Amino acid sequence: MASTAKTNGSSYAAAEGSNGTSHTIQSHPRHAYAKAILGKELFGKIASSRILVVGAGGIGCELLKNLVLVGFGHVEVIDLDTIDLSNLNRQFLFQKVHIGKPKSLVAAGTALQFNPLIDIKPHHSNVKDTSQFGWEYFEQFDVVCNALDNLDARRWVNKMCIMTGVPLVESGTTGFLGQVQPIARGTSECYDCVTKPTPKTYPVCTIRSTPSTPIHCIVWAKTYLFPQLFGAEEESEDAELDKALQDGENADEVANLRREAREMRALRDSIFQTINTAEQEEDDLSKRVFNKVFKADVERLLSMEDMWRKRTKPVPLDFDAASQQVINGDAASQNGNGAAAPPSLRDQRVLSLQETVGLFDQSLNRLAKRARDLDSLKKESLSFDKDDIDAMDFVTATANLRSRIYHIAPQSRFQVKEMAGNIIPAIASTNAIIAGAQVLQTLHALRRKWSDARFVSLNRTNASRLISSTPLEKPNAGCGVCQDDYVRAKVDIDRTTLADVKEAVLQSREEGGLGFEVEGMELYEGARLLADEDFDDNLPRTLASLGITLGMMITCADENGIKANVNIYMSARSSGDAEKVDFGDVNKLPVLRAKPTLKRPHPDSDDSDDVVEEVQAPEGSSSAPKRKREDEEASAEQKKVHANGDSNKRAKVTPHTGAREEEAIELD
Ligand SMILES: Nc1ncnc2c1ncn2[C@@H]1O[C@H](COP(=O)(O)OP(=O)(O)OP(=O)(O)O)[C@@H](O)[C@H]1O
Ligand SMILES: [Zn+2]
Repeated sequence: MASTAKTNGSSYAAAEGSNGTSHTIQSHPRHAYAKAILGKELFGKIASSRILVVGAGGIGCELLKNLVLVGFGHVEVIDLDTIDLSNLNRQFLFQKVHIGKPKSLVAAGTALQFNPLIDIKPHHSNVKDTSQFGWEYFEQFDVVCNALDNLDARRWVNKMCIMTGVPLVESGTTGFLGQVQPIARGTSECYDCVTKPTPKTYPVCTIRSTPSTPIHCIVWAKTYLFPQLFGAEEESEDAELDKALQDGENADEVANLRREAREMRALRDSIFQTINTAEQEEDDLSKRVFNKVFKADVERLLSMEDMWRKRTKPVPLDFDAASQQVINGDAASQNGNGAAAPPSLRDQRVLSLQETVGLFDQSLNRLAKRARDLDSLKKESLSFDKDDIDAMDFVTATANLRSRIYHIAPQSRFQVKEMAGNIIPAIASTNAIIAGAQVLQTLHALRRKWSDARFVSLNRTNASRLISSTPLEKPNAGCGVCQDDYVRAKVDIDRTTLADVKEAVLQSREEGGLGFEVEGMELYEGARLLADEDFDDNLPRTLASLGITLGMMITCADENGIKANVNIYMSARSSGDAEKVDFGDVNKLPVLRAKPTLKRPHPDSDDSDDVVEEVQAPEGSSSAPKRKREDEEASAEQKKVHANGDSNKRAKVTPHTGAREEEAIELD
């Protein structure tokens, strides 16, 4: 390997062929076949192209390997994660010695060994970090390839690509299924044009009071008990219980759950108290938590007799009894079929009750210590992660204890991990096929040959046709991402005021403005209203004082729904610049569009609080639906961002960051 740059962001590059002679990608004999197959012109494009790969996991490793072997000259790869043992069965750029190291750096280093002629630059970071990966960063690429595993990051990259006009080749696999979707702004559907399936949810009372399957107990352990004991303080469940009441769930049960939650908060507080080791030994935290959660709470539920008329009653457990006694001959370790299992398959056998209590005791104390340490260092609190051994031990133990109480078959740690992590086994060959198809689509994207580009799907469960491909669909006129317009403005967030922005937006193109000529203009940051015709309190304030930083966007919406939304991306302006808001060469700004007549929720919106309304627009127009200003009169005050800096930003809705936590069974 000719270069061994090791720091984040530095290039791994080599200009020397493996035989020591100087070669370029174009001239090196190793690329003779690729050149012959692809043709001189396309191969030349490939060699000089700049490709961004987001994600260096299952698909990402395959993709990087393919890209460097084909001869893509400049590749950057972003991944926020480090290598885990469980990645090694399919992420072939990694070996055991790499465990714990950043995926991006190792992937880049290994890929370079396959082709030392290319230039490959790794970033061990989150792609959502706009200070590194903003508009200017994205626009330097010819094509972006996604190899991600979550909706949130996929939607983020989609938006960055739509904003900057850089083609995106999206990909995903789940078990034997996979797909590749080329995305070209204005020509094809974007990732957000089609609403993605929402994750499976369970009624609160099933999870909290009347579980009947292992998954109910696992969801309870992972999403309720774990965050209640170790999570961030604000993770309050009041809102969830309010919603359960609204959804018509049993009022007595909900009141009971509220009482339990108060007690749980007291327990949680005691975990976070700083205590010395001697006190810790005295304090029987495990027993206190156990007897509240598995005894007192269950006894209280039992007292609600109506609940158990048609259900088998749960049987409370007692810490001392469960940890010391062999209940019903339960001490024997068993695998799922009841036969003794070899000790090496620890994860695959169902633990006895005694063992489960032991696992509960150890994992609880380990997590309590970690939670306390994080708290004292003012660091982020614990959150469930299937690859965190303590968290998985805790969820396995508590889910199985609950299962025993409710006469549900306990599960092995392996099975719990599968369910808790929403894991559909990742299959190396599926990733390989999809990464191959992704490179082919990248070639079309590179040439901007959208008529040749295809949406590719792989379905290995259907034997008649494994791979099918269809021409790209047209953009959805109701999409709230690709039907908006995007412009970049250079501002000084500490000096530029909201009034400056408003003025520049309204100003004509001849005067250097955006020319967003509308009668009633609304300015938003995400779903937060910053100003409209009746509300101008924020106009004199600087962008910084309104909480707007570089990399964020201000959305200009037309109150009358004639024009499509325009999102203004905040970019840094040098201090010497005269303009307060500089749109650059206004002749290069997009022609602002009109709105569509469609009724469709903004994909970023939370159904409960971000509403859309039907808007009439001139024929042939297309744009995103307008965000409705709730009840204009009644909530006008609430919507305003007050001078003291408080904002009423509606919870969970941050359309321009795409930052909405979702839990779903997602594509790999
Ligand atoms: N916001 C993000 N920024 C950068 N990289 C991301 C982001 N979100 C996800 N990734 C990366 O995308 C990759 C997806 O790969 P993959 O689906 O194989 O997941 P994995 O974490 O390696 O495997 P598994 O989830 O099965 O353990 C991961 O390496 C992950 O770190
Ligand atoms: Zn779209």
